[in-house]
Amino acid sequence: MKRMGFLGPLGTHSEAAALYLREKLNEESELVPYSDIYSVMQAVAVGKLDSCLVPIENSLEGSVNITLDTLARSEALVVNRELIWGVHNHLMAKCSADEVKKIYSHSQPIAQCRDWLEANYPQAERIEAASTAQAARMVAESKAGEGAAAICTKRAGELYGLHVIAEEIQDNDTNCTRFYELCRQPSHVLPKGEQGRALVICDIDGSRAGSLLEVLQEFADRGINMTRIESRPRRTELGRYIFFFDLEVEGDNHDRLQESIGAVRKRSLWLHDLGEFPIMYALK
Ligand SMILES: O=C(O)C(=O)C[C@]1(C(=O)O)C=C[C@@H](O)C=C1
Repeated sequence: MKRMGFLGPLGTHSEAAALYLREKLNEESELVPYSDIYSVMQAVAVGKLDSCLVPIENSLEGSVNITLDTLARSEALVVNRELIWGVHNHLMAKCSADEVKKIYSHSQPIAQCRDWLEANYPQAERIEAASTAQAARMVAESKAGEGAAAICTKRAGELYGLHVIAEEIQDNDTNCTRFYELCRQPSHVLPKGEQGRALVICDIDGSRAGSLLEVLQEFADRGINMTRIESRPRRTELGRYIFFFDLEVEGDNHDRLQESIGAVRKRSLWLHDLGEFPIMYALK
């Protein structure tokens, strides 16, 4: 049976998204929890897992840096699918609403609920955990009188014996996170004409005026729509960056897209082509 990893423990947003994907694709895979995103991606890269589902970007808080940085350094990984997942955060605890003094969660949901927290619990200490389900576990294990609560999924609260203090506390109804299903070999080819996305990561010589413009021009000249550009430190010295380009796959642009990637490769010190992949939406 195929094995797909995700950021655990049970009850995370990542697990919910992985359960959805497994059901939607009607696949018989085993879902395997990992304690951090780096390890789950490495496990795929070295062949311990067939795939993993990891968050890449949230609509309110932006990039998940560990995913970007690990992708840039793992030549073995490609994107098999993208899943855009509606993220619903709830405040859950063992104590009552007026006893809450400490709020545990993953850094992303703490940021996704920033306005709500400021309006409702401005004095509460915010404590970061490795995931929302890990936060729920920590709250379950906290002592009575500590006033601990977690921002997490309903399932995490139920699994670890917490009750709901407030529902749907994200700062925006359209809160959603893009996940990548990563693997070593894509399980399918995006059929011609189907809409999707492509991802390339490259290192360009930024010391020369206009070098980024020249790269962007390769996409523009061939009518390739770039839907996102992101830079991350190259991790060698201050002021050196690598670039991530999300590119639209649509209609008949496959050949033009491949041509533009080839042209950008020539202008780059290195370029990783992470493939063309379909996008699935689950925005309930
Ligand atoms: O902590 C979790 O529940 C996760 O699955 C991680 C994570 C993230 O890293 O962004 C995934 C999706 C949501 O944006 C919130 C948290």
